[in-house]
Amino acid sequence: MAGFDDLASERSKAQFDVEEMKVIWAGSRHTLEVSDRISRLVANDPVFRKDTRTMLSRKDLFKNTLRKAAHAWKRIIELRLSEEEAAELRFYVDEPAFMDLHWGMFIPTIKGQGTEEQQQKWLPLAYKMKIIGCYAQTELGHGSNVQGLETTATFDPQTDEFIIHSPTLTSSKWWPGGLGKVSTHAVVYGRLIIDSKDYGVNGFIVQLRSLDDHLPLPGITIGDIGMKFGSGAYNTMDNGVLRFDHVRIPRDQMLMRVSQVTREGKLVQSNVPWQLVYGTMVYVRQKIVSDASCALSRAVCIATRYSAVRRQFGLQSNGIETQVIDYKTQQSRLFPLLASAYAFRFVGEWLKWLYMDVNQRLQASDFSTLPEAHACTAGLKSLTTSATADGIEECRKLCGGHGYLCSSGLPELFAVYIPACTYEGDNIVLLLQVARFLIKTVSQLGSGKEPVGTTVYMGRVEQLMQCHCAVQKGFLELSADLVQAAVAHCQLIVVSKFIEKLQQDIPGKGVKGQLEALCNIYALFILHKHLGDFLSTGCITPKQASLANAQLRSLYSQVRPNAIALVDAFNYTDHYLSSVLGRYDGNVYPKLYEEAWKDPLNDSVVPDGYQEYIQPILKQQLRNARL
Ligand SMILES: CCCCCCCC/C=C\CCCCCCCC(=O)SCCNC(=O)CCNC(=O)[C@H](O)C(C)(C)COP(=O)(O)OP(=O)(O)OC[C@H]1O[C@@H](n2cnc3c(N)ncnc32)[C@H](O)[C@@H]1OP(=O)(O)O
Ligand SMILES: Cc1cc2nc3c(=O)[nH]c(=O)nc-3n(C[C@H](O)[C@H](O)[C@H](O)COP(=O)(O)OP(=O)(O)OC[C@H]3O[C@@H](n4cnc5c(N)ncnc54)[C@H](O)[C@@H]3O)c2cc1C
Repeated sequence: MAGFDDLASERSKAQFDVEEMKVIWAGSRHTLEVSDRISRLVANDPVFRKDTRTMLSRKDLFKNTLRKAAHAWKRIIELRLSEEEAAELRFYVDEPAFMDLHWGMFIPTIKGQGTEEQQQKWLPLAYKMKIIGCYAQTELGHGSNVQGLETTATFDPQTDEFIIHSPTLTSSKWWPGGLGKVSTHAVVYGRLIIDSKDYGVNGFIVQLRSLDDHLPLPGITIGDIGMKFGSGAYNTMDNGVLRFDHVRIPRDQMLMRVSQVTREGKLVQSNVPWQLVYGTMVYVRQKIVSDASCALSRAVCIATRYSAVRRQFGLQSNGIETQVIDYKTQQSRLFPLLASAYAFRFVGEWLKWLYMDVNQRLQASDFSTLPEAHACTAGLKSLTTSATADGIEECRKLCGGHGYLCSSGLPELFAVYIPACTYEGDNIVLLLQVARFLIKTVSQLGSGKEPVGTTVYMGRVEQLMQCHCAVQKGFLELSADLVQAAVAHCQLIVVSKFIEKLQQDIPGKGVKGQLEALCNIYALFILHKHLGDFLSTGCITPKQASLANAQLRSLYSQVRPNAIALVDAFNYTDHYLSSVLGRYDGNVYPKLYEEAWKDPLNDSVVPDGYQEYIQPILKQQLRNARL
């Protein structure tokens, strides 16, 4: 049978120690052990099946998500899973749900923006899931422009409360995940108004639904915002709409780590920068970068395995056709994506470190690295999600027609992934933030301030000073070019972090060699993609450009025999991949054939509607009627 033999023989060709590569990919032996154990636990539990997801109606789909979430929580309690294991379990359940926002945004917001007292009050409730929370920032009228939010939180000194209100239609909260049908509480972002004075946007903990019967509390209107792109996919999430009609909350439910409102209605600023109100976004952007490598590697794993099973044209002497992975065009599309998956993995690891570092500094009242952390998380979130969304679509094309079937796993992966280019900050808006940070850094060069961290190279580039003068004349006018500069800066970070990774001690036969090849592919592919810019700015000569392309071709040949092993190193279960094309055993055709018959359309041989709509055509009744 084609698939079985093909993948087995591919695996025997690998020139490196796959088990050691699994450790590198996972980050450590410990994380590999945890993710391996938990992914199998999920795969073997029938409640977590997801093969019918794309065929369910919205209501059934959503109820099934609730069932899975409840089961996941039950297993977490029964097995006494650690926080790390519980997060892995939710990850491998692989279904966007209210839990993501509760654990991923609501809790981190209280941790990051609540005072000690507020944390002591709310976190135990949230950790035990006695309350379920979401992150309600975006409104119908404003998402990117956070300072433009219209929801108001007006202090009432008589009662020591805030009055939360939605003054206009456009001030309706719109999009928050988990809000539509599940959350009992939300962190709501609104304008703090004291004595008619507007003090800008702050976060407030607001109870939305009764803990007894789940009905919205008085003054609160709440619902789901409707179907989203694709079948299955992100429709498991209850993105919601929320309106307030003068809803009162106690004063101590304003998150007060950044600024406090006293009983007398005085605003007191603490010593932390006001931007910490945006802190959750920095945290989640960092998470999204790590997640990008998961989504991209998943698509690449499917496309690579299938490319070794699929054969077209070119009869060889033994009468077998050529594996499509042997075509140079296929390699030149697939291998840069494989390299990108590894590159994003390592830059994600670094970003996690950077985030931890900035947090430790914040505890010690050192706020100096916050702008860089903001620029890095914003820029890398933008770069990696855009490349991953495009990469998943490319993987679908790399799988030909079968890639378009839901059973390939790729359509749903694409549909579920693409909003990452928008949520947690539109990718262009975020790149403009990076551009602003770069311009600011350049403007300080003249004053003798040494650039540090990811901008250290700027001190070595003389032309930047002139570039600064040009930009001073019109940031907005030049913004399309500045976005390109921001991308280039972020690409430099990705490449540098890959190179730094290679400087670490990397055990295992041949592992380092493979990573070097992938790193070179990533860097040269980026150079190839932006060849025009590199040539027009005189950074490289035409001769160097053609050498780079030749080198790239030779690297593809180097990776070719290792391609299957390099995707095996992701250690994904068939359950997680949920793709007939990406099966570990390569048994593609019989399973595709089998899968087709499971479609509800095949429940009956003659379809519903035959008598009403097909038979009249065939019997020419319709035509006669019209003539
Ligand atoms: C939850 C999951 C967790 C697990 C994850 C697992 C993996 C993921 C998988 C699946 C989960 C998916 C779940 C989906 C979740 C989606 C959730 C949401 O979408 S929540 C909404 C997000 N909303 C935005 O992101 C708005 C974007 N807009 C903004 O961030 C800002 O408003 C921005 C940056 C555009 C502001 O622009 P300005 O120009 O108006 O600036 P000004 O607000 O006045 O700020 C000025 C100063 O503050 C700095 N600044 C801005 N943002 C900062 C920040 N975040 N940190 C530090 N400084 C910041 C700036 O650099 C600037 O500094 P200087 O004055 O130049 O020194
Ligand atoms: C699936 C999903 C889940 C979400 N979950 C949540 C959630 O849990 N909580 C929450 O609060 N929000 C959530 N959001 C909202 C999300 O964060 C916003 O949609 C996002 O921040 C983008 O804002 P916007 O929709 O206002 O886009 P807009 O800003 O209206 O973008 C429209 C276009 O305008 C461009 N643009 C905007 N401003 C500028 C500018 N200054 N310069 C140049 N171009 C500009 C953009 O590039 C884009 O092309 C979610 C969104 C999605 C899709």
